[in-house]
Amino acid sequence: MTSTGGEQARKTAEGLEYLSGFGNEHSSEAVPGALPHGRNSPQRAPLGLYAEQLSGTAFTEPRHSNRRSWLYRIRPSAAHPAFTRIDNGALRSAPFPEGVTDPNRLRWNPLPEPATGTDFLAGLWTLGGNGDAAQRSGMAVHLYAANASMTGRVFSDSDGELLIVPERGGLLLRTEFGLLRAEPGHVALIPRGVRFRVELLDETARGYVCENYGQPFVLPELGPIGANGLANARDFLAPTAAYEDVEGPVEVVTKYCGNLWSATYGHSPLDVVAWHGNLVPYVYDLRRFNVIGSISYDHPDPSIFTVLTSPSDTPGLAGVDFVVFAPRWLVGEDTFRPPYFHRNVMSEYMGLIEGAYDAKAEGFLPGGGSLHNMMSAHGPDRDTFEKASAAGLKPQKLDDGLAFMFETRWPVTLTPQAAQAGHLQRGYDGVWQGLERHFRP
Ligand SMILES: O=C(O)Cc1cc(O)ccc1O
Ligand SMILES: [Fe+2]
Repeated sequence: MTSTGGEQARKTAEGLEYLSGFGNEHSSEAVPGALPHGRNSPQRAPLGLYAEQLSGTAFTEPRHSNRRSWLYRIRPSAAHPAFTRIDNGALRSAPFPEGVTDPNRLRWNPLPEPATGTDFLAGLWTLGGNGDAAQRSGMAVHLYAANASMTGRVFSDSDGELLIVPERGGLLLRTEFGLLRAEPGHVALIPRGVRFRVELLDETARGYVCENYGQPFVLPELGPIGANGLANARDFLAPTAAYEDVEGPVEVVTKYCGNLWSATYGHSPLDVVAWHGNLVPYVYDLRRFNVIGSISYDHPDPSIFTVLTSPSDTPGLAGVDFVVFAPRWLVGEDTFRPPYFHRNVMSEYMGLIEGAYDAKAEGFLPGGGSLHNMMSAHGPDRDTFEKASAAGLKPQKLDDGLAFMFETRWPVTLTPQAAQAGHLQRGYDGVWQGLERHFRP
């Protein structure tokens, strides 16, 4: 296997080989000689392969944001039978005609255990979202709970890229570009339209998915931070080419403008022998995040914790940001150190990968989530407020939790299943009860 990327291909302890670098022009071939040289589309592609381009941005988008890859495969993707509609299960898409856009602060416990034999695709459950999948704007928040590997079928999402955030159980993602391994604490990204199969590395798997209908995620600008910091580009790992040469029925399910469609191919579409380009799936270990914070006073806005951002047409305004609250030191002097009380024009969905979150003493559980929609007043719960207002301000290491946020430009409309869920916590408002007046003029 030969591959080139921003750095030498890296082999992991599990034997997977990765290419490092965010947005790089990578190339990889599973069989030597499978990649054409000097051109993308020779008269006859090497080794009898078919050449095919996958475009993630319009042909004409600026170079810095243009994303496409060339795939060299056993059969062209075009050779497939008709798709027909199948049941959407618990998967929903924006806009949500039956949805509820709720001004209340809301919090959910983890998803209930799924029925035996539930794979990643069947285990997807939509909480809500915004925008419009067919307009390529907005996002959806999904959770998943699975206890079986996908067998005999692959999935692709034509509606957006999928940022997968495992909370419990490792995932092996077999994609058209090769294999990725995502454990709790990692995130994996599958670009729009890329076919993949999810195999479980443990008995069960649970986590979160941000489906980004909008512009592909990029690294945020660093501004005065300088040339390094936050998520470093070299820590984003793309797969090396690996293909399945499988003849026989394989179900290909695609999510298309909000609905699931299925076609049974006579071969595996994970048949890409070589590829090159800058539109690739990738994994990133959140523990590699270089956390920047205040070393004087005050609690900075959480935008300093942005891992990835999906820009909108308005500079500085994200369709959705993916933000991580990673272990870090708190040293602020004369400072209320946990997240402050606030109301935000952006809408905040938060999840917890492990441990606890510093604004919530209790009730925000790994695998659970909270939604603080546009302008809803939130912040530290009563216990957190009282403790942090009285705490000695020695340097303090926050190292018992990994939380994240999908912060999005529009309110998140809930699906009826989320608004009525048995695992929706009743009485979440109570965490802010008893914040008594202390005003003494
Ligand atoms: O609401 C939250 O917990 C997320 C959040 C964290 C923070 O450090 C500052 C603002 C904010 O919205
Ligand atoms: Fe907030």
